[in-house]
Amino acid sequence: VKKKGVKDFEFGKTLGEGSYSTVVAARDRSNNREYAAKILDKKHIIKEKKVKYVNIEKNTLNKMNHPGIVRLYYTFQDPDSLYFILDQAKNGELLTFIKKLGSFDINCTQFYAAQIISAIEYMHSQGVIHRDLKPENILLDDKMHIKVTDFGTAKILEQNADGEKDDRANSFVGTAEYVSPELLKEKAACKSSDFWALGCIIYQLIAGRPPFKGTNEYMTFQRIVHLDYSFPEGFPPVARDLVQKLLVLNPLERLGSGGQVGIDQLKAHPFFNGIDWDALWQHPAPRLL
Ligand SMILES: NC(=O)Nc1ccc2c(c1)=C(Cc1cc(-c3cccc(C(=O)NCCN4CCCCC4)c3)c[nH]1)C(=O)N=2
Repeated sequence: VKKKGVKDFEFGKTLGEGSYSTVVAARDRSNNREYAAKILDKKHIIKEKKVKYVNIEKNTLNKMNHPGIVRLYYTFQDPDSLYFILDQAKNGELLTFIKKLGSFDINCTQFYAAQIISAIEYMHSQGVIHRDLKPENILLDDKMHIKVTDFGTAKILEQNADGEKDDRANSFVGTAEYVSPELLKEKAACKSSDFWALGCIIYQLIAGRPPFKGTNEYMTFQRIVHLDYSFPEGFPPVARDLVQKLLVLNPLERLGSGGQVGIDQLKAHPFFNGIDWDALWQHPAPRLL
C-alpha cells in the first residue's frame, strides 16, 4: 500500500491550536474522506525537547481501537513538520458545550460520564494511563458521541521483570484543575489518577465549573491536596455520592481503582442506574438542553 503524504490531502480550516501542534481539517483527495491533521513543527519539537511526547502519542494511539478514542490513520512528514491524520470530531470540545450551556442535566451527565468510563476502561486494559483527561481533550463527533484525544502525556505501563505491569508512572504532567493529589505529592500517576480526573469532570458537568480552582496554579494545588471543595446548592445527591467516592485522596481507596473489579464497582454505582453499558456506543446521544 502506497504510504500517504502531504500531497494526498487538502488542508482546510484550523480546528485547534496546542502549545506544540496545530490541528486543521484535512480531506483525502482520493476519496474525499474528512480527517483532522495534527501538525507539529519539527524545529519547535526539538527545541522544546518534546520528541519523547510525540513518540508516546504515536505509540499509544497506534495501540488504541475503541469508538470513544480518536483514531490515528496515517503519519508522515515533510521537511518542516510531522503530520498525524486523526478522526475529525465535527462538534469540537466538550468544554465548548459546558461553557455554552452552563451545565448538563443529570441524564446528559450520566451518558457522557458512562462514555468516558468506557474509554478509560479500554485505555487501562491496553496498559495506557491518559494522565490529562479534561473537557478540552474530550471531543464530540457528528453523533455527539465522545472521542478522547491528546495522548502526548499518556503513559504506557511497561511489562516489568515478573511480567507484572508496573503501575506507577513518573514525571509531572496534567492540567492544574484535574491533576490528582498523588501526582502532586509523589510525582507519580497511576490508573486511579484518571478516575480522579473523571470525578472533576462529572462535578464540572453538573456544577458548570471544576471543583478545584484557585486564583493561581499553586492555590489550585493546595485545594486539591487538602480536598478543599464543596458542592453547590441543588447538586443531586446520587451524583454527589459518586463524586465523593471519586475525589478520594488515597488512589487505592478511590472508586474505580483496583483493576476490572474496581471499574465494575464504578459502573454499578446507582448514578449509572439505567445505563446499558453494552449498547452505550449504539445508543443515540441525549439532546443537550
Ligand atoms: N490535542 C489533540 O490531539 N487535538 C485534537 C486531535 C484530533 C482532533 C481534534 C483535536 C479535533 C478538534 C476539533 C475542533 C472542532 C471545532 C472547532 C471550532 C468550532 C467547531 C464547531 O463549532 N463545530 C460545530 C458545532 N458547534 C459546537 C459548539 C456549539 C455550537 C455548534 C468545531 C472540531 N474538531 C478534531 O476534530 N480531531
